[in-house]
Order: sequence, then C-alpha cells, then structure tokens
Amino acid sequence: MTRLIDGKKISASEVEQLAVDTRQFIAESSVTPGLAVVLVGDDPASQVYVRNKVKQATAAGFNSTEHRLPEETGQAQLNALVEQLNSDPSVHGILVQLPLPAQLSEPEIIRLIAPEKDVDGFHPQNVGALAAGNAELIPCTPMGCMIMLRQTLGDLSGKHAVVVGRSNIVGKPMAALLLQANCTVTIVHSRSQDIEAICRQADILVAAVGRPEMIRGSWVKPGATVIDVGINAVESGGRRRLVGDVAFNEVSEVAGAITPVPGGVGPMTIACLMKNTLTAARQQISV
Ligand SMILES: NC(=O)C1=CN([C@@H]2O[C@H](COP(=O)(O)OP(=O)(O)OC[C@H]3O[C@@H](n4cnc5c(N)ncnc54)[C@H](OP(=O)(O)O)[C@@H]3O)[C@@H](O)[C@H]2O)C=CC1
Ligand SMILES: Nc1nc(=O)c2c([nH]1)NC[C@@H]1CN(c3ccc(C(=O)N[C@@H](CCC(=O)O)C(=O)O)cc3)C=[N+]21
Repeated sequence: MTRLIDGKKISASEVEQLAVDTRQFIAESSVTPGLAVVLVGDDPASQVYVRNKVKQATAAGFNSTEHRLPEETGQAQLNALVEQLNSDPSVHGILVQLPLPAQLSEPEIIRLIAPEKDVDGFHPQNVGALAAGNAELIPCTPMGCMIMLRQTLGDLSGKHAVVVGRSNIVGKPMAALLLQANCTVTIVHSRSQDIEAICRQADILVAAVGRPEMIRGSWVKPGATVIDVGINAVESGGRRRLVGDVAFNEVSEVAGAITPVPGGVGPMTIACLMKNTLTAARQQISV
C-alpha cells in the first residue's frame, strides 16, 4: 500500500523539460550552458557520479567538461584550475566533487569558486542566501528531495519534518528548505538523545546519515513520507550493492510513501545540478 516515490522517473521528466528550456535559452541567447566537473583522485563511487553527471549534462544539451587531477594534487594546483574555470566565459557551472583528499582544504576551494558559478550552492554567499530564503543556487540533493516531497504531498505547511543528519551538503540546507516550505522542522544528529522517539513524530522523515539501514520500521509513524538520502555500498553474498539509511523493507510496511535506493534521491540530485547550471547560465548572460 505504500507509495514508491520514483526518483528515476521524476528526474527523467525534469531533465526532459530542462532540455526543452535549454534549447529555448540557446536559441534566444546563442549561449550553450557549460558545466565543468572537477574530480581529484580516483574514488570509485565519485567516478560513477561524475560519469552520470557528464551523461545527463549532454542529455540536457549542455557543454560539459571533466577535469581529473591526481590523488596527490596540491592546493595551489587545484586553486589554479578553479581560477581558470572562474574566468572561462564558456563555463557557467563549476562542481568540485567532494570529499577532497586530506591534503586539500574544502572550505578554501568552496570559497574560491565564483558564487554565480557555484552550482552546488555551497559557497558562503549562497549558503547565506538560502538561510535568508532568497537563494538562486540551492544545493542539489535537498532541492531534489523537495521536488519529490511536493509531488507526493502537495503543500507541506504545518507538517512536522525530522531531518536526521546536519551536514552542510544535505542536512542543514534540507532543514532550511523545509522551514521555507512552512514545515515544523527538527534536526537530529549524532549527539541527539532518543532519536527514535523524535523520528516517530515525523510526518516527513529525511535520512541523511551515511549508516546503512539505520532507520527501522518501528521508528516511523504510520503513513509518514520517508526520503532516504543515504548511499551506502554494502557487501552481501560476495556482491556489492547499494542500500540507503532506511531499512527499506521494514519501513515500507509502515510509511505512506518512500524513496528507494538506488532510484530515489540520487538521480534527482543530478537533475537538480542540471537545473542549477541553466539557472547559473541565465544569470551570467543577463549581466
Ligand atoms: N543521494 C545523493 O545524492 C547524496 C547522498 N549522500 C549520502 O547521504 C548520506 C549522508 O551524507 P552527508 O550528509 O554528506 O554525510 P556526513 O557524514 O557529512 O554527515 C552525516 C550526519 O549524520 C549524523 N550522524 C552520524 N551518525 C549518526 C547517528 N548514529 N545518529 C544520528 N545522526 C548521526 C552526523 O552527526 P554529527 O554532525 O553529529 O557528526 C552528521 O550530521 C551518505 O550516505 C551519503 O553517501 C550524500 C550526498 C548526496
Ligand atoms: N560537490 C559535490 N556535490 C555533490 O552533489 C556530491 C558530491 N560532491 N560528492 C558525493 C555526493 C553523492 N552524490 C550523488 C549523486 C548521484 C548519485 C546517483 O546517481 N545515484 C544513483 C545510483 C548510482 C550508483 O549506481 O552508484 C541512484 O541512487 O540511483 C548518488 C550520489 C552527489 N554528491
């Protein structure tokens, strides 16, 4: 009876619409939106995401470039690449895949990316705009979650949303967007007490923890909408598979609607990256 929120399908229709908008944008401006993805090192999971991003960018009608740097890259070298992309007029969006190798400073790189090209929405200027409720470039994963929630529930006003996790990439911007949508928002994290009881109060439960199947069926209020952001690779029977932060089988017995992993939040994140790239291109040519 639970409703499956099909991120793959929703993202495909988002990218289809985006391709239409992009064609119109190109016709009007003679500018093709450009996305540059930077990957330092050879983390296998990051390689999968980068490949998916480049594929979707092409599907949307963008120019996309991939910049791979070796694991041992120094800060000066990465800074130089970002500065070059900042001043390249054919590049409208820059994404530096995180996490970076330990010798590199993430805050330094995030601050260096030109705010108008920051399609991740991680630059302090964009984070501030999000907190103030007037952001143009919104972090892709929470934006994707909001699209799925609105499709599932319509108006979110007055709903109690519980976000598990408080990272800058997912938990905090997710909470900001839910607040902006008039939810009553609770954020829980590794120092919170009695997380289960708090989760059980949620009309909307967003799990962004990075712990395989942490959220059990008994933590979920019957009929709740559950968004599983977690992407965890686990070994079972000698095979590698992806699971979320939610124990899917158990929770789908209780929840009103739930996102699967894979095929839920992941594809929506990529679709929203494409939306941000077109938004960024629009802003840059209008100045
Ligand atoms: N689908 C997608 O597009 C994306 C998926 N992801 C996935 O989402 C998950 C979360 O990512 P991210 O936010 O970057 O992860 P982080 O590791 O940066 O943050 C995890 C958060 O979970 C909290 N936490 C950890 N353990 C517990 C616990 N036992 N109980 C309660 N809270 C806990 C941490 O608390 P504290 O702050 O106290 O340490 C922290 O706030 C990962 O699986 C990641 O792979 C991430 C980005 C995009
Ligand atoms: N600067 C930066 N921005 C990010 O947005 C960012 C990042 N760094 N680092 C890593 C995380 C993770 N992330 C995902 C994107 C797509 C899928 C995705 O497409 N997942 C597919 C399956 C992928 C697979 O098969 O492995 C799915 O869930 O169906 C997953 C995870 C973006 N992140």
